[in-house]
Amino acid sequence: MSGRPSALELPQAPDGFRKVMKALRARPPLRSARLPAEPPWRSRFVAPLADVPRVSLREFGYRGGELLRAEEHVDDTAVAGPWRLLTDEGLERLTAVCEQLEAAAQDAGFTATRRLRAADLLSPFIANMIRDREFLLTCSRLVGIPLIPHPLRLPTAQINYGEGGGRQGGVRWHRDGMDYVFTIQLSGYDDYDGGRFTYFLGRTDEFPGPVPEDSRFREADLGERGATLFLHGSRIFHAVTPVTKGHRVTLVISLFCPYFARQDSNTFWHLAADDGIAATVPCWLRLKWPVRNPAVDFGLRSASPVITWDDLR
Ligand SMILES: O=C(O)CCC(=O)C(=O)O
Ligand SMILES: [Fe+2]
Repeated sequence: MSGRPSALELPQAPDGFRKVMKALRARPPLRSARLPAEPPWRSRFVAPLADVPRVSLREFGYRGGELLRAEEHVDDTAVAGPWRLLTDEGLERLTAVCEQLEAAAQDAGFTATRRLRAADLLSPFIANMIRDREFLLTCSRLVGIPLIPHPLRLPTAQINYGEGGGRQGGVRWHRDGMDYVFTIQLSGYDDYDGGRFTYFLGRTDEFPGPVPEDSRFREADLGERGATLFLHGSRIFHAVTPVTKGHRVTLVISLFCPYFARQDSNTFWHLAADDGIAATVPCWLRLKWPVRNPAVDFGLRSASPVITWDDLR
């Protein structure tokens, strides 16, 4: 082994009762930081979708009966990418926006990063980007299912800031509460050392913990600024190795399939551990309250354009 910190040395994120204790202490995301002006978002910042490497949930060991289905559609994408979601111009603007937002970032317990939750509540650029029809269609077509911003809203756009020297900037082994997670790299390997995104190529119930013997650990190739990775976050254990030098910035966007709303993987306590109980209750109702037409009703609840199965054709 080299002297470089390995993801296998990272502990696992807290669970169960420790989450409830965290929920009692957690604070809601910031709403009112005064921030400098931003450039406007434009639909042309979405790059055309080309061929993107893809690994299926079956290759991770999930059985056909465990995959979500609607009519002829199957939710089978585990990992897709890396690919470029934004054009150079879009990436440059988004990077500038996220640099500015760092002033509002807060320490995060379970990750070792500083982070900004609900970045779209502070940034019109990010709010418009994640609700742009071109953006959502591109993400939806990549994964093969209709996707809109998550109706829980608070966890839908999060910026992670990792720094070398003192602050570790790594992320412990965890799986996300979210099912459809897109991570955009706003810095690259030229900007920092460490900070390697690592995942376990296997079922979550086979995750062996951070043990060095297992050959199923994989490092994602995210060295290029703008590289974007899709991960079925709730079904894949992943971690980020500590940043030892420089500055690492990622934007993590969590989308939602209105047709699979009843199978959403979030739990109340996972969310409350991040944002506190009071802020989580209205989010939870938006997710769990019954709907008649999933695409239309969740579109309204997420303040999103409506994306249907027909839009994927
Ligand atoms: O910063 C990253 O690359 C991803 C961090 C992560 O897994 C998370 O925020 O859930
Ligand atoms: Fe994650």
